[in-house]
Formats: sequence, structure tokens, C-alpha cells
Amino acid sequence: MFKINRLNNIAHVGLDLLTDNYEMVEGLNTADAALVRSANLHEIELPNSLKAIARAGAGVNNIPLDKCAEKGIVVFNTPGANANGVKEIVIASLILASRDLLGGINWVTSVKEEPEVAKLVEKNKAKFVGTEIKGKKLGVIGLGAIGVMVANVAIKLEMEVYGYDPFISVGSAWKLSKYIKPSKSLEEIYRECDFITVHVPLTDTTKGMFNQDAFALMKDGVKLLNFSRDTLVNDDDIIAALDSGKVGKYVTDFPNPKVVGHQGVIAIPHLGASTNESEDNCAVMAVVQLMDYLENGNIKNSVNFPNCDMGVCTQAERIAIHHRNVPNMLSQFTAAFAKENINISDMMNRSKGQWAYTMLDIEPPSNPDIIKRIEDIDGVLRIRVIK
Ligand SMILES: NC(=O)c1ccc[n+]([C@@H]2O[C@H](COP(=O)([O-])OP(=O)(O)OC[C@H]3O[C@@H](n4cnc5c(N)ncnc54)[C@H](O)[C@@H]3O)[C@@H](O)[C@H]2O)c1
Ligand SMILES: O=C(O)[C@H](O)COP(=O)(O)O
Repeated sequence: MFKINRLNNIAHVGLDLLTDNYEMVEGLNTADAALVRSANLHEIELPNSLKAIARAGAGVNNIPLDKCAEKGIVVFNTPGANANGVKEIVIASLILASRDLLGGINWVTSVKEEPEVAKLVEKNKAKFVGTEIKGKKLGVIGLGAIGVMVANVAIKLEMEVYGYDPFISVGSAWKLSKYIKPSKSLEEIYRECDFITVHVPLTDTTKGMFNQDAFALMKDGVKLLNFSRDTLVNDDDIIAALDSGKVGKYVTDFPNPKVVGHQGVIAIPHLGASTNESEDNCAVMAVVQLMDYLENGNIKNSVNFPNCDMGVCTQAERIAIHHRNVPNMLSQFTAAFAKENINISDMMNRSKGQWAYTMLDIEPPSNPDIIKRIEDIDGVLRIRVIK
């Protein structure tokens, strides 16, 4: 029986996939695995029982990835599962940043008791005149699951679209409309574009990338959309850029006390992935990946360990070993089984950066001494016996 702890609400369509072999538990203390959305795990103690964390969503900056890897805890996310939800809110935000719909709606609500409201509307509507997005230049920074979708729809809306992603995957490149202009530098995006939307993960290198130096290179009145993460944007610098008119509008899905209510800010309460469809997609993908890992040792869409898939074990046991990506590990594992005359019928070894993962299907079964011997090898982080 596997114990699962849920740190955020996870859509039922995903939880319903858990069989009788799974039990939901309160708290992480005894859990084999955790399901999470945006809950912050950086300060939480990770118990030895914990083998996996599945993030039902894209961003994993709320999870200490290397600390998890050190403990042999696999962290999964659900690439692309909420991308359409974000794409749609970004398109809505391009319009919100161009037409004063929010100002107009608030104003008309304030005069709703006036008997002559229809006349007042016609008299006052000139205050809310906007611009169209057709023909304007949009810069998309980060062409992954979300960025590609946004860029392609913007082309259909007759915008001129520039894309920037020095690490673009082959899969994303295939999906990208041929009408998108590839930018070689951020400077080109900053210099050319009327709207800039950012779709990169928050990392040490992207943190604070929108600062006074970046704003100085942008067009006057540029509209910036941030549906990625709060701290990609330097708060003091965006406030100064809004006050000077350098930035015309800042649409953010990550409100904080400095920006909410400031002139030119449209703050949304982190609704990018909050659609029934995205929540369902993420929950299903997270649970399926978690179950395959717990039951078969297979890893798909992990952000700290490599992908590794040997299907279902048909031998007596599958031994799954998390270890450092250093020389001489495989020979030590195979020697431990050879010494006991145990046959390895199938094997897979994969690495990702400094971390590696090896699965071995064996016959006859192992015994506690062999497992202890492998566990004690320098560089082994965790070993699981899957029967
Ligand atoms: N607002 C929301 O509800 C919501 C929902 C989903 C994702 N997100 C955020 O959006 C981010 C992107 O999501 P995604 O699903 O498109 O992820 P993704 O991994 O598919 O795409 C990210 C892209 O950014 C690129 N990239 C990385 N560093 C870059 C850099 N310095 N400059 C330019 N490009 C760079 C990568 O090559 C990749 O193509 C997530 O990391 C998350 O923080 C927010
Ligand atoms: O990174 C993500 O997937 C989004 O920010 C969604 O976060 P949420 O699952 O907390 O809505």
C-alpha cells in the first residue's frame, strides 16, 4: 500500500485513478509520495519515506530539486498540461493591456443607478478609447509549451511576432509558426516590440531579468506581461518604469504588495492555470507518472532525475537505484549480483547532470544482504526493490 499526501487541491479526475493499493494520508511524515501545486516545500522537512513528488503543473521553483535528488526523491512535473489555459489568459491580457475594459467596466458599474445610464455611456465612452493589437509587435521570451502556443495565436491575430529562446527544444521548434521572426538577442525584442510576454522558468539566471537595464532598452510605453513568476521582474525597477511612462502597462499573474494597485498594473490572482481543463490535465498526468514510478520504477517527466522506462517487470524483482553520476557505479552493482549468482536479465542506466538512475531486472530475487551492500556503495542515494 502506497501512502500519498496532497499538499494542494488536486483535481478528482486524477485522484480517482489511484487504485486500492493507494491511501491518502494527512501530513508528509509517513508518505511515499506527495502531490503538489504551488505549495512551498523549501522549508519543509522531507521524511525518509518520501520517494517522489509530483507537481501538477509546470513551475518547480517551489521545490528544492537538488535537496530532493540528494535523498533519491524524484520530482515530476506535467509539461504542457496547463499550457492552453495560460495561452488563453495571455491573449485576454494583450487585449486588457490595449483597451481600457477594466476602467470602463468599473465606471459603468459605478453609474448603474443613474436613470440615464445609456445616455451617460455614450457621453463618457471616449474616456476609454484603446488601441488594437493587430499589426503591433509582440515579443515572446521562452518558446516552450506556453510560449509557442501564444506566439502562434498572436500570428493568427495578425500581430508581428518575435520569438527568443536560445534553448528551444526540437519539439517546440517544429510547432512554431514559420511567420514568427526568430530573435538572436533579448535586445532585439526590447528594441522592436510593443508588447513583451515572458514564458521562461524562474532560475538563478532568469531571476530579475526585467530590471532597469532591460527597461532602458525597451520602447516607450511597452506593455509587459508576466505569467511566469513574480521575481523575474524587479519590483522597484518596474514601478520606476511605470512612473516614467517607459512601461505603459504591466500585467502580472503574481501580485505582491509593491505592484498591486499601482498605476498601470493589472494584477491577476495567479489564474493562468486555473481552468477546469488545465487542472484535470495536470492532475491526471501527475498521478499517472507517480503510479508508474511507485509501481514499476519508471521515470517520465522528472525535473531532477533522468527519464528511464523499462515497462513492467516480468522477472522476480526490479532493483531501482538512485546514485551520483560518477565512474564505476554499474560495475559495482553488477558485481554484487554476480557474487550471489543472480542473473540480470534487463538493465537501464541514465543520467541527468550530476544525478543517475539504474534499473536492473533480476532472477532469482535478491536478499537483504545484497541490498545493504549496494546501499553502502559510495554515491548510492537510494535503492528500491520492486516486486
Ligand atoms: N501563471 C500560471 O499559472 C503558469 C502556468 C504554467 C506555467 N507557468 C510558468 O511558466 C513557465 C513556462 O511554462 P512552460 O510550460 O512554457 O515551460 P516549458 O519548460 O515548456 O518552456 C520554458 C521555455 O523557456 C526557455 N528558456 C529557459 N531559459 C530561458 C532564457 N533565459 N531565455 C529564453 N528562454 C528560456 C526554455 O528553453 C523553454 O523552451 C513555467 O516555468 C512556470 O513558471 C505559469
Ligand atoms: O507553474 C504552474 O504550473 C503554474 O504557475 C500553475 O500553478 P498552480 O498549479 O498553483 O495554479
